[in-house]
Amino acid sequence: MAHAFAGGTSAICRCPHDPGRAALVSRPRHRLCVLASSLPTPAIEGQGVELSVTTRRGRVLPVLKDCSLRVPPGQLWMLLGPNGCGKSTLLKVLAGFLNPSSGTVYINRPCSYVFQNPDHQRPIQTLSGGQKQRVAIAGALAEASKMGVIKAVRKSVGAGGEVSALWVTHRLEELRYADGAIYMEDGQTIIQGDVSTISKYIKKKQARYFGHFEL
Ligand SMILES: Nc1ncnc2c1ncn2[C@@H]1O[C@H](COP(=O)(O)OP(=O)(O)OP(=O)(O)O)[C@@H](O)[C@H]1O
Repeated sequence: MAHAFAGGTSAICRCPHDPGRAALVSRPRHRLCVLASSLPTPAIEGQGVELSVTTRRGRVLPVLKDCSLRVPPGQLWMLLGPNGCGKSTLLKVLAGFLNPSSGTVYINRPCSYVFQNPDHQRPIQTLSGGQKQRVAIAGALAEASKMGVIKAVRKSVGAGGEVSALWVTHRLEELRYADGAIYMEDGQTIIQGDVSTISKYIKKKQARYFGHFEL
């Protein structure tokens, strides 16, 4: 079963890792979204994803310079990195909300995206009274326990291998719920691997950073 919603000029080709899978590949400045796979692995994959935006003054700003990642099915992976390194933008590209300037994206459908700011998530005026009430309760629960939310995601991911998730966070303590993690810096994915490796990598970087200051 494949779902694709691409427009513009994209090329259908074979996944380089797995010739049995079809994918859409972007060409610079052409629209890409997509994916579809008849085979179970991976759930989410990006290769050489780049995205530039043009500012109001006409300056071309590279936001994603070279991002590659691979999330196996039925797993919860976390995406970490300093403020402004491009985590949210990469997620939007993976979810099909933004079109990369180049690179390839593979996602097993269906795919959903939870915005950091819930105001961006739902056209609230279209919900019924009962639905609004449920949203309010969910919001209250989420506020009451941020760790409760990650635990709930962990539970649904572990429930049968059909759900996979990529979770953006700044909180190293959340890594204990993850199957693996990806670290980004300055628009690039720097390292991807098991939680202990990535955690050590980040802590080493932080230690080096704070070592510059005499505290
Ligand atoms: N449409 C846009 N126009 C101009 N700059 C943009 C645009 N979209 C993203 N950026 C810039 O790209 C960079 C990456 O933004 P992004 O929100 O993806 O970072 P992030 O890693 O999610 O940050 P944070 O952890 O602070 O939420 C930022 O410097 C941001 O200002």
